[in-house]
Amino acid sequence: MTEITAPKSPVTTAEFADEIREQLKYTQNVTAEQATAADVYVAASKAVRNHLVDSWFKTQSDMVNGNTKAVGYFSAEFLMGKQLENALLNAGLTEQFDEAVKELGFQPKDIVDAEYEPGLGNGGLGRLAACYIDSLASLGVPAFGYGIQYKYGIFKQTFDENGKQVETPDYWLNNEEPWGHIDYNRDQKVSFGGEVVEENGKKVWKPAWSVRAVPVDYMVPGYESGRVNTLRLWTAKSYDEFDLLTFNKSEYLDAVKPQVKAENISKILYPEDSTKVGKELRLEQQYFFVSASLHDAIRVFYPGEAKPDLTTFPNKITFQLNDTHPVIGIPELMRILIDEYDYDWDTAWSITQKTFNYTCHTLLPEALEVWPASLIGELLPRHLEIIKKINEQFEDELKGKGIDDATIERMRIYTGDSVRMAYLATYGGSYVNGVAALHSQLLKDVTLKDFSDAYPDKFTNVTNGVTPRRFIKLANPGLSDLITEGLGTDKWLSNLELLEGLVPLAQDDEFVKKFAAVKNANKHNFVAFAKQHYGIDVDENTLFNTMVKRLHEYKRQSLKILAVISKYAAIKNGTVSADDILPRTVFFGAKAAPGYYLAKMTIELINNVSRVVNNDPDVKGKLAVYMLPNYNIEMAQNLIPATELDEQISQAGKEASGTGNMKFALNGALTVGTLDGANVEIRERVGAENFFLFGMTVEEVEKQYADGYDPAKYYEADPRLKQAVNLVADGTFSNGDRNAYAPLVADWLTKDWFMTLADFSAYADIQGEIEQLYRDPLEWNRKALLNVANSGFFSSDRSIEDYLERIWHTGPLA
Ligand SMILES: [N-]=[N+]=N[C@]1([C@H](N)O)O[C@H](CO)[C@@H](O)[C@H](O)[C@H]1O
Repeated sequence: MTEITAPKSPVTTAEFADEIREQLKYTQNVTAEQATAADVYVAASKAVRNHLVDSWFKTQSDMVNGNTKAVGYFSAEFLMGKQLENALLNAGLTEQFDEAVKELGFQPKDIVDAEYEPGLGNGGLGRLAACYIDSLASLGVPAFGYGIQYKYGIFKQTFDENGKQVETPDYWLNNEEPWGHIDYNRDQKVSFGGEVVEENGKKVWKPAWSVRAVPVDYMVPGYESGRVNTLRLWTAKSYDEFDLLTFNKSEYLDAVKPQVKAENISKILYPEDSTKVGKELRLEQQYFFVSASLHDAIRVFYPGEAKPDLTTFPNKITFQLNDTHPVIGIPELMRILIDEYDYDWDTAWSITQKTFNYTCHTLLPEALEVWPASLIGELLPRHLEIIKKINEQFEDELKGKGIDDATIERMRIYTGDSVRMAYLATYGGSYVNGVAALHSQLLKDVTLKDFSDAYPDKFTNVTNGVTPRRFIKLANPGLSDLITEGLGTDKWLSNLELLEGLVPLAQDDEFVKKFAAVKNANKHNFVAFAKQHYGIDVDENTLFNTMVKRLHEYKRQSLKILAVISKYAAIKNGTVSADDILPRTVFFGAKAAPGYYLAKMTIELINNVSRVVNNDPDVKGKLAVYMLPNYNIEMAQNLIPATELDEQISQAGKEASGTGNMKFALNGALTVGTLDGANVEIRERVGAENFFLFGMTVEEVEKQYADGYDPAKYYEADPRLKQAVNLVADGTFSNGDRNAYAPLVADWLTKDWFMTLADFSAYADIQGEIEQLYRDPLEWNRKALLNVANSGFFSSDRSIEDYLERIWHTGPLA
């Protein structure tokens, strides 16, 4: 007898259908007969929300009135994905919804598809924040997600006729957005600029201008916990948005200048991933949401108190800084405590250090934010003063520890002309963690070595995770049902390590065949999805091989496309016999930051290789390549369950963790990858025999750098590589234009900083091993099932439990 513990609301289908009709009537003002799918989507969303309000209120009051320390997750990005299906699952209303909308004359899929996916993030960091607030609510831990409601999220990506990326604004708020509740009565004032003056011996900041931070609240329902947390995203508004006097002088544009200046702050998400943005508006965004959120937290936890005892603040809530983007929060809390609540420096510092913790998400020096002191001084003059004083205190502390001047010089937070935010976060908080075991070790051994030597107890690791609710249950219902059948319970959805119970079933050929059938059904579904969304005809009788992630040189999409070109050439000139060709379809999905020249050229190359290969009758049915436009959460939820082979081929020591790798393993794809980021832990847990490993280790990479890396040597050494690079250079993929990719080829042969050429031979060699196994579907699927069975560790619930134990020292509400 299979145990089903999934939440199921007592509401009947008929009652839920009536609730939708009521919403259609009173909020959409249409009859059920007139209603469109978009109307029913909004009505159903509001009906679900209404079922969550009581738990939301209860969670808030238990949080404020109880003794359970809450968690505040500060993040400039929350890549939430579509909300309706997730809310239905956690509210236990999925079946009622499916039946109710059919009763209203619609297909559930059409209503779900009517939702516009919010894209308030760039990639892994933003999606991790979304998975983490889902797990916090599902574990019953009181928490706030704090961020920005950008009017425009990550750009929409299309390709022009030459395969170049074209970016267009993301108008996600153009239609009614039923999930966010805008709360004008709980706004906060955020100020900028001006000067600092002495008044009665006290420092007083006289800002030059202010904006109104208005919260837009999103419910974050937990799975099975009965708890509903809050995601509070701030939108910027102007206090005096319209200058009537100027308007009356027919200076219409000037009349709205104040409004534009203010609203600009939450206008758009900066589209850079793993690269710092040095723009003033970016710093304004960071200070805007952090200042509003800290004042909001004091309002929430000390309701109505004019002079609250803020020495208890760190017991009320602990804040996680999601990368360096919210680190200005450290001098901001100091300013609030000293200037607004008259605490002395030492008390303020003690409170601040206990309140914050910092997660570093990168190893790339260019991604660590360093703000010009002049910019902070101009925009936030009081904060620069406080940062200088924090740095003085810090240097004194280091001297007290007997640390030498040269080291202190290297560790300076304030260097005279710049402020190093990662150093401020490390000194200003209680804990620092990396996002995978290898990453956290490299932080201690390299990136933050001086700090780890001085403050070893601050450094810890919390390996990333993903929520199984969205990335297995919603994305892969076929696999979910099979897992529940195999385990005899659906409890794995809130305790993912129960997947280990599938290990014995990997030796049961019948069960493995059922697993294979699920994968084939998902491939069939994706063929239909691809036809509907991209107009392409994918051959489902091929190996589905996927590489989806942001376009960045360290992730090495270049290695993948060179291997594809090599394969194409081998088929074309008969180097590989027809029988030896294993039909493969390669799917790419990747957005490049608009200003990232070589990344955009790589996208153009991939699109043109796709054009040539897919229109070449000599390779039809043997090799196909697609760059699917506008990679987003929806595409991930459809492509990951259909994928058989996932690419995690970054240069060792560059990908902090990766989280796509976890989603693919949990959905029964095998991984070809390097010993980088969380790949290391995935391989350890699924078994080396169930993972295709290739390439240099971190140590071998470091040796290459030390010895002086010459990419041309590898170009000359491997004829497969030489041929592939030459085909890129000779115009084969650019209608004969030999200059089209010249900058890319030149970079490969003269610089190749992330050593694509050095790892090419190993990568090309392992393809044979992959194809040999794929010719034995039972063995392939047995290994794929063992990936699922042994990947329960990569649940974001486990990550949150690690944060609770190692960093936050709190837990679920009673
Ligand atoms: N920024 N940032 N960092 C990243 C990703 N690009 O968003 O954070 C992700 C979440 O921690 C990591 O998985 C990934 O390796 C890392 O590069």
